[in-house]
Amino acid sequence: MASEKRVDLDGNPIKPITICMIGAGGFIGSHLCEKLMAETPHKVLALDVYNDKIKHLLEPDSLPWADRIQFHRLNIKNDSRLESLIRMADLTINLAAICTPADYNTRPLDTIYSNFIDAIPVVKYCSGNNKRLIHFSTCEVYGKTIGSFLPKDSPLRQDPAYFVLSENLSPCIFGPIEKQRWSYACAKQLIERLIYAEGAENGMDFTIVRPFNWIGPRMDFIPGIDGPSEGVPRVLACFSNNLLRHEPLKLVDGGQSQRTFIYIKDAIEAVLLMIENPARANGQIFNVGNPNNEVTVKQLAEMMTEVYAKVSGEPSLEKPTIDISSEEFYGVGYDDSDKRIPDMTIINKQLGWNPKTSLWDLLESTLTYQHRTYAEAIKQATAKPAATS
Ligand SMILES: NC(=O)c1ccc[n+]([C@@H]2O[C@H](COP(=O)([O-])OP(=O)(O)OC[C@H]3O[C@@H](n4cnc5c(N)ncnc54)[C@H](O)[C@@H]3O)[C@@H](O)[C@H]2O)c1
Ligand SMILES: O=C(O)[C@H]1O[C@H](OP(=O)(O)OP(=O)(O)OC[C@H]2O[C@@H](n3ccc(=O)[nH]c3=O)[C@H](O)[C@@H]2O)[C@H](O)[C@@H](O)[C@@H]1O
Repeated sequence: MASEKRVDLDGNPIKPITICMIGAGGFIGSHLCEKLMAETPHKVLALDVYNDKIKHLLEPDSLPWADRIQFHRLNIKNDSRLESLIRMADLTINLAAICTPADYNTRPLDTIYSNFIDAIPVVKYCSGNNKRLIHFSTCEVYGKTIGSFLPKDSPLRQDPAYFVLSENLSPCIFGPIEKQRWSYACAKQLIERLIYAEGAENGMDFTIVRPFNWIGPRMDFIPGIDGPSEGVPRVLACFSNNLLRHEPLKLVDGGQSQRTFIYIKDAIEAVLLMIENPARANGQIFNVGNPNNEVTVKQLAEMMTEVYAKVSGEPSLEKPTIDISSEEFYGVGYDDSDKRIPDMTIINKQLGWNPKTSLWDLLESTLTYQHRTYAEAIKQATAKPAATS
């Protein structure tokens, strides 16, 4: 555990604080709780409707950090304990959201309420009680790149000015309202603007995080195993599910969209720097991603197939991928971000942070985890009952 000698980036000793973490039971929250328990002296009030992904941190009582983490099962939509928990803490981190694209066009109301309306009290309680807020937004607020509107053969498409996404320069470009995919991005943009305005008009201390496709163990669920059979998680879990079940990976509209993927453990290092260096992080919006790990979704599928064959020892399918239209996969109203490269200038300057892990390495450790965690359960779930004579 952390010694008393931990110092911030300016050489000042770091004082232990209490953090109210909303959405602590999710993918990012579970990794952040793990890091805070293992490497710092901070206390966490962990709020969520679920705690399966942090159970290993809550039980048994003999864990070395048992007195530093407390789980509160609550829904922030309708629980009067929220304000007092925010008041008890020095810092609030809000991770709660509906954040799976399959929901944006099929459950747009829930998406907008979750990402905007439900976050408003959190912002108000922080502002009203002079508490610092780290709010999780998304790289989706950038929407599409300027370059995507240029003619296909335009040489400007190669110019980073037309595609690199920069916190203080890039516009937010969404599709039309009937493309309900953008309900999430638009709600996140509006809550960012509200937080920014609380900072500007009322002096609230805030940091906004824009994650760029953070991936790793415990992300989402495997349909039919620890989530609904018909559920559609984010791409890492979709492709993991296909690989575990020996099915071809489905490439939406041919898998031509591009993403930069970052290992969750690298990204968590950046969040810890924000937590422990408020003077450098307050008032900032930070891209957190890995610009070196860019692939098309098709390339991601090919790499995952190769890595999975290596870690599972099982040969890959002769035809490992299959194309599917976005309408068939996600339904009406889906649309997509074409390309996402984060500008890293601000986070680099303020926090001196850089991602470390290559795409191959992060997929190797993540798919090893997926195989160990799920392969047996999938085998049992898909085993046919023995034929009766
Ligand atoms: N994972 C990524 O790469 C990524 C990328 C961009 C943005 N984000 C943002 O980061 C945040 C966390 O993402 P994640 O990947 O950990 O998602 P997640 O779905 O795993 O975690 C969100 C958690 O919030 C909880 N929650 C939702 N609504 C709640 C409510 N009303 N009351 C209490 N708890 C509630 C959920 O139960 C869940 O455990 C989200 O705001 C998301 O939009 C994540
Ligand atoms: O992770 C992020 O930074 C943000 O982006 C994600 O959005 P997106 O990257 O589009 O979602 P994924 O499900 O990870 O899909 C990535 C790409 O893979 C494609 N895909 C997905 C699943 C699949 O089985 N096949 C497939 O081709 C999608 O169409 C999309 O082009 C989600 O909106 C959020 O979790 C988050 O805000």
